[in-house]
Amino acid sequence: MDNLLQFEKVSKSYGSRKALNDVTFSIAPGKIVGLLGTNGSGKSTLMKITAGLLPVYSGNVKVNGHPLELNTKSIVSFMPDRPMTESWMRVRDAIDFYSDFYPDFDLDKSLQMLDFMNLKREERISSLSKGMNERLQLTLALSRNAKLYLLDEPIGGVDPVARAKILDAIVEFYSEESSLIISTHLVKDIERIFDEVIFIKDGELVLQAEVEELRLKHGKGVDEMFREVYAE
Ligand SMILES: Nc1ncnc2c1ncn2[C@@H]1O[C@H](COP(=O)(O)OP(=O)(O)OP(=O)(O)O)[C@@H](O)[C@H]1O
Repeated sequence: MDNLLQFEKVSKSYGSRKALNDVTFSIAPGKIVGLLGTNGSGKSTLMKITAGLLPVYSGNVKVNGHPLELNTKSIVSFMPDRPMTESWMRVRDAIDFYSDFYPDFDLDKSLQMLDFMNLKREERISSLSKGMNERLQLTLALSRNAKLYLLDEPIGGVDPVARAKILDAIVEFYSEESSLIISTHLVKDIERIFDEVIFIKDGELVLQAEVEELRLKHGKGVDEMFREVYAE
């Protein structure tokens, strides 16, 4: 089966600062992948390239077997690390906006998710806490019937109890033929849902492995491996 995402020798610089350097990896369908790295390691850059938001880079990126330029945006659903909604909106406006904008938006699923997340349709987005806002962004991203979901730091702003709830929502609401890439440095809280992990450090890919393989081959959990790779 074709890979859902393929990076081949991808590099990206912002001026003289290199954010990604010769990154090569691929992701098969049906995987939840942790994209792990410390601050500034290049996680968001990798996601933005995949989402088609950073058109200038070198190397090749294919989504579902097609070059990124061929309108692959329609099969990629991106939850950025900063909200894409406007502050004047109420929750229901954000849902309507996504529903109008994306033909693959599943309204029923979004209403179920709002319920699960304890979000009220009438609530103003400007009055949501950071954690509630993350719940809304996640609801919007996962309610699309996409093939590849990119969640950039989905649990950064929430307390540990809410984190567990959000992870449960991710597992419950994502469809198993698609793949999901989740960037985070909160490895311990989230590693239980990963099938695979990709470690990126200073813009370079240092490890891609199945979580099971880490345990069997190296006798290590993801968090332990993360601490070793990123020890300063
Ligand atoms: N718009 C930009 N202009 C200039 N430099 C940038 C820009 N965006 C990112 N960078 C730089 O590129 C590098 C990678 O940044 P990126 O945001 O991809 O990392 P990250 O792993 O997502 O970090 P974090 O976990 O802090 O969000 C960093 O050195 C960052 O300062």
